[in-house]
Amino acid sequence: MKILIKNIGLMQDGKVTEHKNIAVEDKYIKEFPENPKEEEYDEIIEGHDMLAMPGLVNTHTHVAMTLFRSYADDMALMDWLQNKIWPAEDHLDDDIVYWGSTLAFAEMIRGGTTSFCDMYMFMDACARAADKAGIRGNLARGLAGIGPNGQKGIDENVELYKNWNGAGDGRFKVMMGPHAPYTCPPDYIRKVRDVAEKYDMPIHIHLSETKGEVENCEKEYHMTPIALMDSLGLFERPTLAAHCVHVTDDDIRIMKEKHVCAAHNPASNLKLASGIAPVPKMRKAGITVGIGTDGASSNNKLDMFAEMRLTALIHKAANYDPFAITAKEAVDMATKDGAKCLGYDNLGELKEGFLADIILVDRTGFHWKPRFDSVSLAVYAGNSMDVDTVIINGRPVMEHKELLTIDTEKMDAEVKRVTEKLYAFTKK
Ligand SMILES: N[C@@H](CCSC[C@H]1O[C@@H](n2cnc3c(=O)[nH]cnc32)[C@H](O)[C@@H]1O)C(=O)O
Ligand SMILES: [Zn+2]
Repeated sequence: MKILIKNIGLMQDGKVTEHKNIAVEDKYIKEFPENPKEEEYDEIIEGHDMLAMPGLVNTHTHVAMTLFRSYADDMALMDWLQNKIWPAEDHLDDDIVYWGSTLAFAEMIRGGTTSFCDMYMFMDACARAADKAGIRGNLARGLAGIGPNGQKGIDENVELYKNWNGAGDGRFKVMMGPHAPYTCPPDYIRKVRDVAEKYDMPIHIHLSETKGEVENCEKEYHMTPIALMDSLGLFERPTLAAHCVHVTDDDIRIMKEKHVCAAHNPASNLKLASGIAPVPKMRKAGITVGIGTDGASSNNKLDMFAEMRLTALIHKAANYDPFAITAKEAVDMATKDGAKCLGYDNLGELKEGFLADIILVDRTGFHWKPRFDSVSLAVYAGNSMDVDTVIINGRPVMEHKELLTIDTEKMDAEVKRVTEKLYAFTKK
């Protein structure tokens, strides 16, 4: 399929050039033609007053947790997990996760997110929902070595790999998802590492999220969570570490040396009172840092515009430095750096030959005036509801704010049904 996006503001390298054209062919950005012949295209999209940005990459999610949105708020991480979320997650099934995931994809695509990176359970259902929605994603089975399901989780992660890695016309990659050091003892991490190596899978893990996690780890193993994972050889695999809020200078050195990428989740870290990650320091050290929302129960949105804005704001105040994270850097983190976290070297920028994940942002709202700098406007003034059209892998999945791949009326009814099923246990 050949698509021409006409007369658009084109965001490249932190700058916007007006009145450009983008030619998409199959799943790639083909060129930026000066005088395109319209008859050569299957579809023409008029870009007047819109801004073309790379699709946003959400580097840390638990998509089906949309169904826990507003169920357990204003709690600290361990209390929230142990007393509210884990007991409720025992009641999930394939059907519930399918519709919870679909709800997440509707919200994500509506808000300009074109890629996600998930760690959860019933991942085949998540993958099927993602395939239907047309979104790009990295999938991992969340693994816990404490409790009875350690080996079962690993087997399911391998199954997921066999069934979905490279599927969906290349939209899906499968990672292994050891949940965290406090749920995965050293022997289990070694086992996960060996299986990941056998199948050449990257790793997605939560690391150094709270002070308590680091303190307990140091008490038990005399090492920080990052040093512990390094000593177990986990970082011999390409690793994406979510949070990294409480990291030492030594941790940062290890991460840089072992090419560990970080997923920064500012809203989740603020809401669970975990702290503020030293993102400017990690970036200065040369670590690739993407941005994520985490699950919708600790955010409670899946809104990468909100997350970009927070990233650009909180580090300025935390460091008394207005340059700590600039608007351009926030966009880079949410696009090309995020794409690197997901293992892509041809995604996250509007460049010839790159994968065609493109969002068109409507700039007619009051909050887009006056228009000195569209990059600044996108980060500080823009919002997810400004997104008008979304193309993923060269295929339109939303046009003029209408989702093309998800029947939202059916979804609403199914979400209502599975929510009742999920929460039946609270009425017993
Ligand atoms: N323990 C599960 C697998 C874990 S899936 C990923 C888990 O991460 C949990 N989770 C979500 N957000 C966070 C976070 O910020 N930190 C730690 N865990 C989280 C989520 O609720 C889910 O239980 C099993 O039965 O095998
Ligand atoms: Zn998480």
